[in-house]
Amino acid sequence: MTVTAGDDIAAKQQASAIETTKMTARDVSVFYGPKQALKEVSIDVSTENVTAFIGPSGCGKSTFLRCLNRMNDTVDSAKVTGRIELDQEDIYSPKMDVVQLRARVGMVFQKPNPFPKSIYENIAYGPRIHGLARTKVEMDAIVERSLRRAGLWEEVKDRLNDSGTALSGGQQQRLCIARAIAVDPEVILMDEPCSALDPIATAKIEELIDDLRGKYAIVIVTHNMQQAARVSQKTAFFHLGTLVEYGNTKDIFTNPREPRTKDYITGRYG
Ligand SMILES: Nc1ncnc2c1ncn2[C@@H]1O[C@H](COP(=O)(O)OP(=O)(O)OP(=O)(O)O)[C@@H](O)[C@H]1O
Repeated sequence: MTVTAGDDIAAKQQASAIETTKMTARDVSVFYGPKQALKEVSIDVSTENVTAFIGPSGCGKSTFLRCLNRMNDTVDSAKVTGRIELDQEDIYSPKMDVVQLRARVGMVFQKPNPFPKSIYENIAYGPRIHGLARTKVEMDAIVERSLRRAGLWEEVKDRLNDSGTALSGGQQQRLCIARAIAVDPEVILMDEPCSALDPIATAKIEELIDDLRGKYAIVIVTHNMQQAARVSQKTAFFHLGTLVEYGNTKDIFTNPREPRTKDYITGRYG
């Protein structure tokens, strides 16, 4: 199936001509034990454009996403080679503080995973660890600002002491996005953030991604090609561990250069 985009989507797909490169990956390979899962991937990610990673199951999208904030460090068998920079700084350098890196490059997972704490504490936890608020008034301001940015404030402002886990799935996912925002990240990585959500909650997250564009560099892994077409301006198509094609979303979906991309977006495999 070829994605037929309406005017609104077409406008959203328009990639910004001005791009501030936030992250750069060069020749990144990942091995799980002897098995190579990712082969020499090079890509630039900017703040102005949302970047979508698409491709069939097992092609390495999540593996690559997790390289961008060193989440693969938590997998014993994983070995990453190549170079990844955040603002021209090597994130795999021994000098890099990984806790700090993961605040600068936040992550939102497939399944909403709020802490079993109050809504307020879900947001305040990170800023407290990172020493971002000196007073309760400052912390209250961070909590409100983060929830507002994540489009959740109006729904929860009167019940900040309720448990985060008592919210609906879609609200929980926006809470997780607010939690990432609270520590003032530069990049937000989203690994299939809507796959556990219904269409209405999904639409809200997609609107939110559009609102956040330009404030943070956003990278989203999605199985859903219509979603990639709706939310992103840049799309990277992965297949069998290689980055087959990377370009403007509009071009990838309407005029792909590579036959494998065309086969995938027209539903011939995957
Ligand atoms: N922890 C791990 N240990 C060993 N192999 C792994 C591990 N994680 C992923 N892999 C393998 O690496 C390859 C890429 O997996 P990855 O999860 O990155 O793909 P994906 O494109 O995100 O897939 P999906 O869309 O199904 O989530 C697959 O062959 C997978 O089995």
